[in-house]
Amino acid sequence: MSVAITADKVVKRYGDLTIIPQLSQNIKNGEFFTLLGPSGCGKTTLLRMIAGFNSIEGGQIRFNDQVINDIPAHKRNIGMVFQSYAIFPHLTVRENVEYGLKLRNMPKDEMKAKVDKILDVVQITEYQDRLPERLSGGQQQRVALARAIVIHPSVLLMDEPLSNLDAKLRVEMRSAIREVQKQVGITTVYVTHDQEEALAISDRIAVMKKGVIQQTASPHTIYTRPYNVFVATFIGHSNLFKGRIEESGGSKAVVFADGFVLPMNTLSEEGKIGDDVTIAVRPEEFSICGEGQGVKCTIKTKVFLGKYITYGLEFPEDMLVPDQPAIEFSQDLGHAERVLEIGDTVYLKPNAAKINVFRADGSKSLMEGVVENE
Ligand SMILES: Nc1ncnc2c1ncn2[C@@H]1O[C@H](COP(=O)(O)OP(=O)(O)OP(=O)(O)O)[C@@H](O)[C@H]1O
Repeated sequence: MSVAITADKVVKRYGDLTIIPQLSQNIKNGEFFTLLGPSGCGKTTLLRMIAGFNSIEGGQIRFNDQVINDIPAHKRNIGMVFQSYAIFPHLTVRENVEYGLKLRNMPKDEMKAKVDKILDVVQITEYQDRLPERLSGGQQQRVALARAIVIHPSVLLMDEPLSNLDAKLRVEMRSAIREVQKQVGITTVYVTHDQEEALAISDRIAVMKKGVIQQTASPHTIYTRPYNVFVATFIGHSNLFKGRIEESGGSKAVVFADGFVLPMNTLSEEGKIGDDVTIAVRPEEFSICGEGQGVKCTIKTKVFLGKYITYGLEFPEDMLVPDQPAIEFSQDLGHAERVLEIGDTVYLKPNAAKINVFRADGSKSLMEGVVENE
């Protein structure tokens, strides 16, 4: 039976090195939960602690109400899928999937029924008598998935399972994984550094940096209401501007450095008039406007991406938060009235309803209702 997972003030150290200082997170029963973050941030380490392959130096991990810190990996009833398929090359697809059930001495009839069902769920029935060497990468990963879930684990743990596949197959397989997970209804913890994959597949995402969870929320919230500037820039692109909260017409507004004002009625109590802030604008949230209605900038680069064109912009330097990649504006070709050229001067206006405002140091959102862990 599937379980809820609780990490309660969990600590991971290797000798003097602290990898996870103190991490608390709940994962709901049946949820598809993704750990996302840059290389080395501790995603795999946390997953391996849940699996029982890594020791825990402080705090507790619980499955429902049971503390599992000292329960060995093989007694945690976990299914795992890794980047390498880890299937037996000398066994057929069917024998690979049967393997875990044979170890449990399951009666033949029951085993046949279970394997038939799982092969069907992951759509590899027609390959059941083949050896793995005659399967594509995606098919091999389906075998690994079938083998992991046929034992009815309490938790399914997946560590970058798609990173060996080519781009098109990755997209196909992530839908397949999501479908299977929904059908089986098993609590799943998924590790990836691919933000698009995380957005596409998850119920909730935890964005990690240096062993610390920066925000836990639905993919939509993570993208539209990031908790801090790290999340805003790690998930998709965000352009960062210096700004200040001011009063305009009796309510709060944010002002770009050159005096351009955006009315804002969605700032939290914490944002006070006069405060310096950081403003984040997604490339797709600018629109072209008339002179004096937006910020004047020059098109420096242009990249055609099919549905979108992405331009690199030159803005007045004093408006920008330092040390950020190029300022971008992307135009949806389905809606663009006019395509711009390198050297053009345009006036751009951010969509006030879609921008995000942070403390000046970027550490916390000043938007109403944005929480660290939802
Ligand atoms: N056995 C170990 N001894 C010492 N340090 C380790 C050990 N295993 C991992 N680390 C360190 O712990 C940190 C987190 O590693 P981890 O593999 O969890 O990162 P990750 O977020 O999964 O990264 P990636 O996406 O590159 O796999 C890294 O700095 C790594 O060097």
